[in-house]
Formats: sequence, C-alpha cells, structure tokens
Amino acid sequence: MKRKLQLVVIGNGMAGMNAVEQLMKLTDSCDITVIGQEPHPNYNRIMLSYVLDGSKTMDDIVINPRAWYDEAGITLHTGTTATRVDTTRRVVVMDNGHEVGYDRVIIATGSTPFILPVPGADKQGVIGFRSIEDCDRMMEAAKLYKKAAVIGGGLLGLEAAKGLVQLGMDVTVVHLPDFLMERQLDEKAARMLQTELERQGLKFALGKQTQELIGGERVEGLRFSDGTELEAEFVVMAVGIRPNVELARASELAVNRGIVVDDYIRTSAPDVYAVGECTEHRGVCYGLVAPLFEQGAVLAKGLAGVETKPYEGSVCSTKLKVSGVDVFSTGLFLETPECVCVTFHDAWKGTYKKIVLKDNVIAGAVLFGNIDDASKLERLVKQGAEMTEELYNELTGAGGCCGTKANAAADFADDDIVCGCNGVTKKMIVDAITEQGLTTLDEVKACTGASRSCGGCKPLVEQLLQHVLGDGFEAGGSKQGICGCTTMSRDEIVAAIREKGLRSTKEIMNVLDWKQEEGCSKCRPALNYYLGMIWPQTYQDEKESRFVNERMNANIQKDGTYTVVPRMYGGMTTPAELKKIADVSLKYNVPLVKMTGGQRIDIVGVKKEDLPSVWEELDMPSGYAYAKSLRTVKTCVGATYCRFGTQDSMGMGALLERKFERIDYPAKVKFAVNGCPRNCAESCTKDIGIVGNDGGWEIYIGGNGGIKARLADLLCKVKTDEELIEITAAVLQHYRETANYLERTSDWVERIGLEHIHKTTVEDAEGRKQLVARMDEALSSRSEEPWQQVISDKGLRDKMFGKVVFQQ
Ligand SMILES: Cc1cc2nc3c(=O)[nH]c(=O)nc-3n(C[C@H](O)[C@H](O)[C@H](O)COP(=O)(O)OP(=O)(O)OC[C@H]3O[C@@H](n4cnc5c(N)ncnc54)[C@H](O)[C@@H]3O)c2cc1C
Ligand SMILES: NC(=O)c1ccc[n+]([C@@H]2O[C@H](COP(=O)([O-])OP(=O)(O)OC[C@H]3O[C@@H](n4cnc5c(N)ncnc54)[C@H](O)[C@@H]3O)[C@@H](O)[C@H]2O)c1
Ligand code: SF4
Ligand code: FES
Repeated sequence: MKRKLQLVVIGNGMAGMNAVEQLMKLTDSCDITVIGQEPHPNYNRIMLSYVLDGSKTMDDIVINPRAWYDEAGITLHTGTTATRVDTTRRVVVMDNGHEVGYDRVIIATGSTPFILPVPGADKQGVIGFRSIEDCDRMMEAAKLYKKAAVIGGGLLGLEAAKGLVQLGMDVTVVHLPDFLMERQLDEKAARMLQTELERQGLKFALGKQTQELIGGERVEGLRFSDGTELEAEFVVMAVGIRPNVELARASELAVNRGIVVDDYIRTSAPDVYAVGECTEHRGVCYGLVAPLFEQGAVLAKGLAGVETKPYEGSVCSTKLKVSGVDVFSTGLFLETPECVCVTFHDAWKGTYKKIVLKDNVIAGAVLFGNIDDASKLERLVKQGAEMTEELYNELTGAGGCCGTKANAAADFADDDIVCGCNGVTKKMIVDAITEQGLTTLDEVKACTGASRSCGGCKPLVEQLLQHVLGDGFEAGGSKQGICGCTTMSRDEIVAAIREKGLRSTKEIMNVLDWKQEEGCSKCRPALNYYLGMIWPQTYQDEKESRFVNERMNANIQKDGTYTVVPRMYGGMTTPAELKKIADVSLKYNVPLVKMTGGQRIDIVGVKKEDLPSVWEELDMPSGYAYAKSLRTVKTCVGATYCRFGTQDSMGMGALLERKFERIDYPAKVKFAVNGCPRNCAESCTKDIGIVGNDGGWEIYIGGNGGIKARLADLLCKVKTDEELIEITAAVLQHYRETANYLERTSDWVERIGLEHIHKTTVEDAEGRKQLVARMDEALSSRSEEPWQQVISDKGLRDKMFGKVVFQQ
C-alpha cells in the first residue's frame, strides 16, 4: 500500500480547517494531524457576534464536532500550542514536549486582537473579542456591570457593541476617526449607519483618542487625549488585528507583518505552507474569510496535485452583522480625483447606493438600507466590468436604490456569487438543488458550502430554493421575517395581531418575541400600518413609527428645506387658490413653484420653521404628497368640455379623491379618470385607472409609471357610478388588507393574481359588501386634516417647528 503523505496543520481555525476540507474533497492520500491552541473543536468564529447578540448558541456555531475528526481519521490535539517547525528534522514541536513528523505543514495560526499599548490596558475588565472565552467574558460582565466602552468603530467593534446592548449594557463606542467604519464606508453611509445604531441604543464618542485606561485593579474609565473622560466598568478593544507570526519567526520563515506566502500559498521553507489571517500575500494581510477560503482552494489543489491557477489576491466585500441594519461595501468606496461616482441617496426610505467607477470600470460600491444588489456589485467589481448604459439602467432602475425585490436571487446571472464567504455561485446552487434533489437550506449548505460562514446569504439561498422548487419549498427555522428583528412573515404577524388582540407596536414586539426591543426602521412603520388597518376605530397612530416625511407632513429635500403640495381635487383649482399660492410663495421666498405629473402644484424650498405659517395662509387641505395614502387623481376634461367625452371625468375624479383620501394604504396610491377611451389622463399607469366607455366605466388596476413601469390590467366594466365606487372601495380595501407594507398595487396584483382579485371584488357580491363595509369603517374613523391639526394645536406646532413668531 502506498504510504500516505503526513500532513500537519497548525491552527484548528476557519482557514486551516477549510483548507483541510477542500483537500479531503480532492484526495484521500493524506494522513492528517491538527494541532489547535484552543480547547474546542473547529467553530465558526464569525458567528460569535450572533452568540453575543443572543441569536445563536455556542452549540450552533461548531463547524466540525470531535466525532467528525474521528470519522475522517484526523488526529486532533486541542489545547496544544505548536512552538516551532523544525525544517531540518522535518518535525513540528509542541508546547507539551511532543513532536510530530511531517511531509507537508500548513500554518494557519490566524491573528490576535490588537490591544492598544496605553497605560491601564492590562487592568481587569479589558478584553479583545476573538474567541468563545471572550464571548463568555462579555456575557458574564453584562450580568455584573452596567457601563461598557468598545474602543474601535469598525466591523468587530460595532458587532460587539450591539451584542452588549442586547445584553442590557449601556455602551459607548469610542472611535478615533470622525465617522464609523472608515475602512469600508464613505462618510454619508457611515452617518446613516450611526443614526440607525443610535436608534438601536448605541452611543458614540467619535474623534476620540484613548490615552489611558483609568481605575484601580479593575478598569473604571477611559481618559482621552483631549483631557475628557468616559466612565466604563468594562472595555472591549476592537481596534484591529495582528497576524500570529511567533511560530513562523521561531521557525525562521520569512515574515513581514504576516508570514510571507507566494501565489501558491508556499512560505519561504520547502513543504511549509501558510494560509489565513496569519499570512501576507503580495503585501496584503486579509481579515475576512472569503479571501482565506480562496487561498485554501489554491493550497488544497496544490497539495492534491491538481492543476490550479495561482492566487492573485482578493477583492474584499463586507456586510455588518447587526440585525435591522443593511450595510455593504466592496472594493473602492471613496471618491478620488481618478474616480467617478454614481450615487443615490433616498433620505425618505433611508437608502444609499454609491457605485465607484475608475476608468469607467466598476471598482467598488457602498450600499445602505437596501443591499439587494450586493452580490451583483460584488461580481461586477471582481470581474472588473465596464459600466454600460444597460448596466447603468439595471443598477439604478428596478430594485436600485429604493426597491426591494421579492426574489432577488432569481434575477441573478448564473455566475453571480450568492455566497461571498464561500464563493458559491447561483449556478452551483441551482445545479445542486436540481441534480441532487435538495430541498432544504441545510442540504444546500452541506452540499455547496453556501451559508456556512457568516450566514448573510441565507435569504438568497432560500430564495433560490423557492425559485427552483416553487411550492415544494418550505422555509425552515431560518426563514426570513419582515426584517432582522423577527422570523415572522407579514401574514403571520397580521394573523397574530388579530388573534391575540395586540394593540400597539410595543405589545407586538413583546408578545411576538422581537429580537430587538425597539424594533427597527423596517418593522416599526409596517406594524404601525397593520395596527391601523386592523383596528381602524381604536388604534392610536404612533407618529414616531412613521417615516420622517410623514411625521413632518411634508417632503424633505436635498438641502433640508421642504415641499408643500396642497390638495387639488381631480387636478382642479380656482383663480383665487392660484393667487393664494402665488402670494404665499412670494412672502416666504420660495425659489420654485412646480407643476407635478399628478396635476397639482408643488411649492418647493419651504423652510422647516415656515411650514405651519405656509399651511395656515394657504388655507387648503394637504395633498398627502409625503404619505402612503391617496396622492393624486388625475383627470381629463371629460364630457363637460371635451367633444369626445362621454363621461364626467372631472366630477368623478374629484368625488373619488374626496371619498378615498386621508386613510393609510400599504403604499402610495394614484388614480386617473378619463372621459373616453382616448385616455388623455393616462389610466394605464395608475394604481386605479378609470376610463369612460359605452356610457359606463372600465376599471383598470395595478398600473405604475415609476421605477418599475407596468401597464394596468382591466378588472371589469360597470354601468353605473355607484358600481364604480363600490368596486373601487372593495379593491382598495382588499389591497389594504392583503398587501405587504410598501408593496405597490403593481407588485400586489402580480403576487396575488388578477383572477383572485376579480373573484373577491367583482364576482363575490357578499365578500365585496363586507370589504366595502370595512372600508367605510376605516373612512369614518379618519383623523383630522393633518396641516389643520398642527395649525390649531399650539403645543404640537411649537414641539414640531419651534416657536413661530407671528408678525403683526
Ligand atoms: C467576532 C468576529 C466576527 C467576525 N465576523 C466576520 C464576518 O462576518 N465575515 C468575515 O469574513 N470574517 C469575520 N470575522 C473574521 C474571521 O473570523 C477570520 O477572518 C477567520 O476566522 C480567520 O481564520 P484563521 O483560520 O486565519 O484564524 P482563526 O480562525 O483565528 O484560527 C486560528 C487558530 O489557530 C490557533 N493557533 C494560533 N497559534 C497557534 C499555535 N502556535 N499552535 C496551535 N494553534 C494555534 C488559534 O488559537 C486559532 O484557533 C470575524 C471575526 C470575529 C472575531
Ligand atoms: N462583519 C464582518 O465582516 C466582520 C465582523 C467582525 C470582525 N471582522 C473582521 O475582524 C477583524 C477585526 O475587526 P476590527 O473591527 O477590530 O478591525 P478593523 O481594522 O476593521 O477596524 C478597527 C477600527 O478601529 C479603529 N481604531 C484604530 N485605533 C483606534 C483607537 N486608538 N481608538 C479608537 N478607534 C481606533 C480604526 O479606525 C478602525 O475603524 C477585521 O479583519 C474585520 O474585517 C469582520
Ligand atoms: S380622454 Fe376622451 S374625454 Fe378625456 S379629454 Fe381625452 S378625448 Fe376628451
Ligand atoms: S455570504 Fe457569508 S456564508 Fe454566505
């Protein structure tokens, strides 16, 4: 029998064991010994952040239990440190005095947290965050102490800080630069991140250099170089990492910052390899798993004698693992004179997208709030793709900055990476599902490696399972909820609100075990909507759960001013109203008055403090241009004036607008009413489009002229105005009751089907009556006109807009 190759792996961490697993897939010709300093079998270090925030247990994060080593015939020494590789005698020396001979050695000793060399850094209560033991220490500290400081506002520091907040501590993140995650984000994204994290309970001390840790034996606080101090009974240092190179130095290998390796992951000594965070390749030391696994793939092939391309370095992509915060960065992220940036910032939705182009090549990107395009951008950056008109439209159009896609993964190209950590493409997953009959996330994980590391790609893998298997796939325990705070779907939440009689967002979060006590910016507005829809008579709207524009009753603009759009029923106004708009615009120095596509007038550039006076002096109702409500009813001139018109479109438009305005819908709603099929007011692109025909009306639904254009579908034809109003009420109420929050009718119609809507609102007369009754109940409990509410409530006016000085 051929003698097996004696392979010794030093370091039982993520990079070393990944290389071993990749090797075992290629060959069984190695006899493997693993030496690990930690007392545990191989675990997923990345998941320590989830253990800390309480969403995973220690057991959940074990990658390979001891039984796996036994079954694979691997000799495992845990709690043992290798001290030297004797390249002359070809043995690895251990701290317990034992030696093991080798044919090949892999050094995978990882890194250690960098501890700031400041006085007091050795006090009790000061730790780094790297291991299971560190995690235990944090959980213990949270039971005994209240005030914590995390030094370093990078990925690790923020994940640690969030975990400590979840454990009930009062946490301040102390950061040297002026904005967070400056190694991955530009200032804009970093500020948005800070705002969201502050909302989740984190505090920040930015631009602060720690000079000393003060206290007795135990730390009591931090003193900064500007002389200020911060109280802290527990301190986590997360200011970066340093490769573990002592063993390599002792073994006389070439070492700079890390152990120097070439493009085939070889060190300076024959038959000695190094992989992972301990290495330095082409001058770069990596600190994320994807590059380490890429190195491992080249190494495994080299050891197995399989031809391999050289490792030429990696493009790094990162996602922060904090629930309720979607932030992604890949490649270049800063604006430099050589770069052109495509940026979109939607202050209302809280989303930001920046694509960095260098010589027209996509060289990097930053996403905040919506990271649907993360995988696509990661692939484009890796490929060095050129920006084209088509790509530009793809990246900035549907699902760009603002849209969230129902099944983003289904739209991926075959070679798009789904799991960045493990380099698994859509095709690899789809092939595995179809060829090997996989039906669960765990099976895909075991077969392809996707979702095995940070878990960030789980929703995408599930989407692919859903896409391939259709109804045959049921998301398991890891199914995606409406946001990171819950695993419950919209339908489950709505059912629970009804069944359990839940009456406030707080109560929902308590009873339904929200992961974050306060929820996040995704779930709070949604819950507020569902509660108002279910309990129209009694629910007290939670203004603070609404988006900023809805709280202010006006749309905030780029420069911090607001727009004011008064209601003009059916797109009609009078000379007297026009004069008032002109007078007010002049008096408040408004720079622009704009006609909108919905046939009304937009007063642009009003200062925040002037809003109440502008509303008061206009004395017109709010046009709800900021709300998820009925926005506009566009009308043509119709039978009253047009020689082709057979129906009174203006009259019907104004009537419908008055009837259905001022209640909440899942998303904004626009109507159009036309006097004849010439369709001058463009019913085909409206949520509800009405067209006069044959002395009656045609009702179209689900049109959209915006980011994802869609032609409306003909729902039915009716003879009378009464039927028109009744069916419109039923459709709107059905939409209110079954759509996901923020889902436009165009998506809703596609999701639940025109046929189903027809059955429910047209064919089923009894069901329609009930929908109309529930719509009437909602309409009868609508609140006061919002501008009037502010004008007439001095306290509210002062609270929202400061003290307004009235001129005599
Ligand atoms: C809390 C946390 C969250 C993270 N989240 C992410 C994330 O979301 N995404 C991401 O890509 N990366 C993340 N990382 C980084 C990622 O965990 C590391 O890149 C990865 O673990 C590095 O793998 P490694 O094998 O090189 O080092 P390690 O996993 O540190 O393994 C090295 C092992 O070698 C052992 N060792 C050291 N010296 C010796 C010796 N002389 N003899 C024997 N054994 C020795 C060590 O004890 C250790 O067990 C995170 C890290 C932390 C701490
Ligand atoms: N989600 C993820 O991908 C993830 C999560 C955790 C950790 N990690 C990895 O783990 C490693 C360690 O993470 P990290 O955040 O410690 O490293 P890091 O180097 O990414 O960030 C350290 C941060 O500390 C700041 N800092 C440096 N000196 C400071 C000082 N004196 N006072 C205050 N702030 C100071 C830096 O400006 C920097 O932003 C990194 O490689 C990281 O990529 C990744
Ligand atoms: S849609 Fe018909 S009725 Fe209305 S303006 Fe056009 S032509 Fe006239
Ligand atoms: S992206 Fe990290 S496990 Fe897939």
